[in-house]
Amino acid sequence: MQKTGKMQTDNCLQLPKYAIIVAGGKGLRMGGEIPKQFRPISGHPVLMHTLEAFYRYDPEIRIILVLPEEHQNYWNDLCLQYRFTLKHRVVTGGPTRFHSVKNGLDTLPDNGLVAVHDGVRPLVSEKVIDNAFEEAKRSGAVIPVIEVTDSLRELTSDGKSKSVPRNLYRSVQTPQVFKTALLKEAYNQPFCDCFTDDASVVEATGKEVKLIKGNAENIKITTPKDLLLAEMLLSHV
Ligand SMILES: Nc1ccn([C@@H]2O[C@H](COP(=O)(O)OP(=O)(O)OP(=O)(O)O)[C@@H](O)[C@H]2O)c(=O)n1
Ligand SMILES: C[C@](O)(CO)[C@H](O)COP(=O)(O)O
Repeated sequence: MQKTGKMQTDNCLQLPKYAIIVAGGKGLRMGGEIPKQFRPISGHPVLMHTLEAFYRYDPEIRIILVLPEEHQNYWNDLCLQYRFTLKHRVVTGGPTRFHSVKNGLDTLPDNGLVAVHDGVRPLVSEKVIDNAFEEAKRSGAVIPVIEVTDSLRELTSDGKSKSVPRNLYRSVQTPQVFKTALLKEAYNQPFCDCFTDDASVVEATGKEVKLIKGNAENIKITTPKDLLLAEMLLSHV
């Protein structure tokens, strides 16, 4: 079979591409019996939409899916039920997102590029995934961000608040893409509560992170209203 231009270029550079899809959380803010990553939207569980987005971008990408130990049989049953056959390797999650990413990273070789993506962001665009991998080849550490549309206020120590210039802030998304060796080194640090994403782990080692434009629909399904919004957005793509 003839390969596409992009796949040929990547193969020439011998940079294998991996995606760690983190879905090891409990979904406490969403509530309900089944964690949000397994809940159906637009006819399929959230996670299947997310994995499909990465395969649409590149059918040769290697996917590591991080899941809670207690839901791995449930996921296998869902795959049978929905005849979901996209290739992926399951790894067991940890107590926080940091530990789940680290468990995924521990299974990867040092060469190549790795995207870390929240399983509960099924609406990531192919263009953002592509831009993030391309930029990571150059700069080594890339995150997608979008402008803030609300006004912002900072809570001050005197119990009051003050307006801050929103043009100085960005809202951060995933996939966050890195040279694998760089990310593995960063994840060797001890855990800190201040690590809210992969960029904050990398920055703590003194490395710079490059920003690229994200896509506004790429919401993180966090609360019940996000499920409704994601369902609506998925029916329009
Ligand atoms: N121990 C954890 C915690 C979170 N995640 C994943 O990280 C992503 C972003 O986390 P969040 O939206 O906070 O998910 P939960 O931790 O499940 O939600 P909550 O904080 O409401 O319990 C999710 O795909 C989630 O499954 C993970 O892999 N392992
Ligand atoms: C990684 C992330 O989605 C970037 O916005 C976000 O930091 C995850 O936060 P959460 O508290 O784990 O949902």
